Amino acid sequence: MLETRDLTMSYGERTLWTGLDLTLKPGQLTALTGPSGSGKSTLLNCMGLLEQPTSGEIWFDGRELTRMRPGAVRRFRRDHLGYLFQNYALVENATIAENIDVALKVRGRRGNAAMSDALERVGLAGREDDRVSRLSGGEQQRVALARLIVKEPSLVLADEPTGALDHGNTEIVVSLLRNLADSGACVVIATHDDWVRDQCDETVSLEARGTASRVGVGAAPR
Ligand SMILES: Nc1ncnc2c1ncn2[C@@H]1O[C@H](COP(=O)(O)OP(=O)(O)OP(=O)(O)O)[C@@H](O)[C@H]1O
Repeated sequence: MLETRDLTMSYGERTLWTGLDLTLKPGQLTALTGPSGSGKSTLLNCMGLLEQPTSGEIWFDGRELTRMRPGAVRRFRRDHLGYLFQNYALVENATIAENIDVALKVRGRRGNAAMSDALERVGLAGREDDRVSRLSGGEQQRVALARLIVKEPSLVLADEPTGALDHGNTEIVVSLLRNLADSGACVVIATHDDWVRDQCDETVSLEARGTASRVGVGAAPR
């Protein structure tokens, strides 16, 4: 479970959000919405320990992330965190296998079985030796998801993961994120896409005035 307690973020005079008290449960997809510039990416970056909030606390599974020392931060990110970006964040001149191997090594896992299983789950079975630079956007995002599947993160932070995709690929990505949640991960998706939002169990909406509202449990057809 991820909790934020009285979380505030300001850059100089400008407050992005203030007094955020959120509880995000494992097994759930949470949509993070709000106008451009409302601080969705910044909130994900705080949850992922890439940025420090101005004040307040972030807790994950009984540990206060905001108080961790640098070594513990590195271990938390290595062992528990999965990030998914709009631009896929893959090594483009490497193969699919080489990209996924990074996550396998991090988990201390070896073997082709985990990799081929993950590739099968994302619909890229047998494509290990394909170069990432030759793949379509949807295929690249599925490689990024295969990398998450082998990493088995307990916290998945997705920043506009479908922003560059057509609807078919958007559906595939959301369904794979749903699978990660079903395996027990806490999944947060920053999105401008109403369809993606409606697939989530809950929506947290950041307002331009620096507050957040929970828009309740979404329709979430499964
Ligand atoms: N390091 C920084 N220093 C100063 N201002 C920053 C910094 N990082 C982000 N900002 C500002 O904070 C605001 C929120 O940015 P953020 O990217 O989190 O918004 P967002 O809701 O994700 O936007 P979008 O929907 O357009 O991606 C923006 O106005 C941005 O310019």
